[in-house]
Amino acid sequence: MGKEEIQQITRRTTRSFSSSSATGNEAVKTKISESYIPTLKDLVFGGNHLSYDDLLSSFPTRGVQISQIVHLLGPLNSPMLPIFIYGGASTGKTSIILQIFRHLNRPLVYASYRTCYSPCLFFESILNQLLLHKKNAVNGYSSSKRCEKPSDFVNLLRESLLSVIGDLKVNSGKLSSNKLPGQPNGSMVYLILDNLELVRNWDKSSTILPFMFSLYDILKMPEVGLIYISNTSPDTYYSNVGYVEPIPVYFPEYTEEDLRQIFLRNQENRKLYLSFLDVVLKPFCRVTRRVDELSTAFSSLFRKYCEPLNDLEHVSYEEMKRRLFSHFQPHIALSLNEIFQVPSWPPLEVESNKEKKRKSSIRKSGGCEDFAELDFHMSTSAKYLLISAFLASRNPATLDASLFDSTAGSDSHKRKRKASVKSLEQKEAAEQELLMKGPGTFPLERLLAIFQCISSVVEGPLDEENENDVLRFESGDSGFMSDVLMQLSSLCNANFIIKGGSCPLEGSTRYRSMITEDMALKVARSLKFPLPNYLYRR
Ligand SMILES: Nc1ncnc2c1ncn2[C@@H]1O[C@H](COP(=O)(O)OP(=O)(O)OP(=O)(O)O)[C@@H](O)[C@H]1O
Repeated sequence: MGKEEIQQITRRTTRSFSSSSATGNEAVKTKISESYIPTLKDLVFGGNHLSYDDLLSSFPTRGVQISQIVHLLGPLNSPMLPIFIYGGASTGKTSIILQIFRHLNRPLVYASYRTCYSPCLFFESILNQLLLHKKNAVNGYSSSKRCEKPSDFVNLLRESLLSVIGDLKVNSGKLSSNKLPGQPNGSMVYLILDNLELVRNWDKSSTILPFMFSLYDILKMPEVGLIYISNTSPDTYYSNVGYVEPIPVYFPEYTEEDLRQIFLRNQENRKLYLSFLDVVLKPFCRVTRRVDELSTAFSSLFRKYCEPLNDLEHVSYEEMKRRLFSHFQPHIALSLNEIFQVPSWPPLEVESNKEKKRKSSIRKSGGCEDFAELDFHMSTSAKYLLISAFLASRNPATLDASLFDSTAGSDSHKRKRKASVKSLEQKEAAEQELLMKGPGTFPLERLLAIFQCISSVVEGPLDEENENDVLRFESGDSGFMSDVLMQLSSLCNANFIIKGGSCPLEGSTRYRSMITEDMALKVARSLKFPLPNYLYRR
């Protein structure tokens, strides 16, 4: 199920609306949608009934999470504790919860902070759905209720929930005597609140999240089920403020094997698609494991992969694979560049209590636990760029020549000369000054020079991708340079590097690295790059 489909539910696109669209007559369409009166049926997902087996097979590798959630929701009409579903972007959280509701055919209200980006929009979206109110030209596209403050929202929410639950109870009574198709099951109503991690972007007063999490205690309505969805772990939200902590359900990031299963489902020619995945999955997984991004890239790449098929009818399977690959290979790098992305979400790992304690002590000591647990899915060159920026901010520019000479940092201990007391003092003073100033700024040229030097002194065998990058950089390949600039811009967007003002003398833009040493070391470790050898220390 795509995002559009999910959004359709939130918009409650009605059957009358969709049937009218077949006529192509806008006037008729508008009229019908305006005269449409929503009913309790609009509170369920709709569509054909989805069996449990079909639910499982629609989401390969998510059986554990599906059964956990179904178990937590409990049998029909049973009260539940709030649930907190979390995991990285595009790990299936939204689609799966909505399809579970399609399977159960229970009433739900879905609101996402991605589309409702202010408290007002969010509150009103929930109330509109509960009050079966549809915005249209007749009502001037206005909401059922105007609501900005949490206190107003609670009162209106309670009122509308009571009314809906009352109707659902009457409906359930009728249902048991006379089975009506499409009617919701049971008299519980579930509020699904998605993309909580986005609230912090606009809620500067930090009151909305605690308020959302205390809804269970405030409402005290056993007929209401609360389901929170977030990209970030529960650790990033609760701070012992006294509300019932929701039960966590973790959606781990997909492994390469998981993604193979996900992309293989629904494939007519599994053998052919498998040979395609054998070529693309590994390089793409290094850049992203987001199903949405991969599926966009794979759908066009697979068409390319299949192009020569007509001419290969009479060749052996192995020969066919070989020829398809050589035809297709040039397209992989292009497509990889298109989906380059830097994750900007904090840790998403199931943690033991010990781990939690460790993290809270890091937090107390002012450390940056987000970075400690960040998982990196960046291209190799982006990682080098990140390290280069870190070095440029950390080290004095005057030391670049000595640190990045032909022998590089790998044998820096050999280069140590006996320093005079005076030069030691000078170094100490320079370091003190550096610490006081925080990370320094640097021009683009310096970043690129460091990048070029460090990406050519990798320990151990270079992988093919990286080797090509370095060769292309050294030969001044302009396409590659634009890739590097694009990656720099992505790192800036993710706030790993920030653009400072331009230097009045040079007139060029200066940059500053914003990552901690821990994070830089982690990135370096993933590249087997000996970062400590390049750090300027006393
Ligand atoms: N296990 C899976 N099997 C099939 N499709 C999947 C699976 N996991 C994710 N998808 C697909 O990936 C796309 C993104 O999923 P979805 O929007 O549910 O992710 P999400 O975790 O809610 O992401 P976000 O945190 O960005 O909101 C959807 O089209 C979904 O159907």
